[in-house]
Amino acid sequence: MASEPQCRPALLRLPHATAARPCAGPCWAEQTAARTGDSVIETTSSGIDADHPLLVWGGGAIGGTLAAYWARAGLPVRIVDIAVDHVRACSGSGLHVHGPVDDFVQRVDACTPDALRGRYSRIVLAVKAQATEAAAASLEPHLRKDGFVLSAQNGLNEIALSRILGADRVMGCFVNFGADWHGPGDILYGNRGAVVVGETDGSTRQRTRHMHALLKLFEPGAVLTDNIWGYLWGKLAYGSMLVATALTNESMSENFADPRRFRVFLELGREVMALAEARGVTPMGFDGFRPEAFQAGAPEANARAVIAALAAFNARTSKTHSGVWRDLAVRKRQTEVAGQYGVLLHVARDSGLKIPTLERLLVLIGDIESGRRAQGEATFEALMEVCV
Ligand SMILES: NC(=O)C1=CN([C@@H]2O[C@H](COP(=O)(O)OP(=O)(O)OC[C@H]3O[C@@H](n4cnc5c(N)ncnc54)[C@H](OP(=O)(O)O)[C@@H]3O)[C@@H](O)[C@H]2O)C=CC1
Ligand SMILES: CC(C)(CO)C(=O)C(=O)O
Repeated sequence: MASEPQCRPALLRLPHATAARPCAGPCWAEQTAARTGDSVIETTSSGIDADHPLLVWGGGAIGGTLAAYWARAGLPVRIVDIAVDHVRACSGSGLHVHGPVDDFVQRVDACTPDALRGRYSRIVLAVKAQATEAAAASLEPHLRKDGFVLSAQNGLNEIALSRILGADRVMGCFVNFGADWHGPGDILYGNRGAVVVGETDGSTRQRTRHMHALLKLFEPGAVLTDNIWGYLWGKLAYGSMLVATALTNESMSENFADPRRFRVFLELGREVMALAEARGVTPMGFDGFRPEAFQAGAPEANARAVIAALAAFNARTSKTHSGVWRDLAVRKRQTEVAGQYGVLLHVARDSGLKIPTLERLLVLIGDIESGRRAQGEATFEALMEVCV
């Protein structure tokens, strides 16, 4: 399957130790297999030290939810996070994962990066895109030579990770479940969503099947793919629309259901799809999003049907707003938009494609971040202006 070529020069220009836990009874790999129906995963010859903790680097909305499920399943897992009060809560009173999908409190071993000792074979990275490079630099001394980092993030972070860690130590992953960090030890798991894992070179190895089995403990429908770049680009297209919804204070679903806003979503989808095509990537669909509806020549009616499906999908979540909206409106901090989408400006320049809607969107988000504009109807209208 076609894969996003890694480390293309143009893209590269862009920018306390735990004692190994003895297996009590059947080792967890066997327990995993029993739960998921997969055959037992050989761990010894694959370089995976399965009794050594699985690290989750960045234990917020996404990492915290995954870590809580894995810890509840009995896996040795440790969160590494810079938020000291969150680390204290996770390893103390526990991590409360709640919402329409589940409600439980799970104690998860946790520490800050400076307190971590030892080297690990499996690290799940779930920091925001702009923290990827700093996190990669601080986790590298803790990653075994034959270990790997799985990026459970939005964006094409696998490119930067491959440059820093070496392509062979990076595994791709795409997540579309919805979660919000509400406070130390407090995570809303708003809705189930697609979870996909795959090697960046399209191969399937023992370690890929291993991580797929682990992800199925969290999301039974988790998919193993030979086209992880296709999913990541699909999410970039859908994600650009989610970023646009963050210009207003309406929910994601209300935004998608508003017919006046359709053209913005249409143009964003088309621009990102054109970039994906220029990169030779075949984008993949998920959770109501169908990338082909935004490809050149596709009838507008198909895109309207997709936007309606996205309105319906997002009407069912208790995470009503995107993570970008939350960073702007609630957490009052920089978003990951530049970190996630900056790379697309370079792809557009390289391929001579025009992406006016996406460019204006990035400017408007920057304006909100710097206080020059407020979230609201008027800011969305400033985006609509380029879509006439
Ligand atoms: N939330 C969601 O529903 C979805 C999110 N995603 C993607 O998942 C990724 C993670 O997002 P999300 O979980 O929402 O983010 P959160 O902010 O909730 O969690 C990230 C955590 O990582 C911590 N962190 C930041 N820098 C470092 C570092 N260098 N080392 C260790 N920990 C660090 C953060 O601390 P602090 O807050 O103090 O910076 C925070 O606790 C993003 O790429 C996002 O786009 C994808 C699909 C859905
Ligand atoms: C909304 C969501 C969960 C995708 O469904 C997301 O990726 C985000 O918050 O940016």
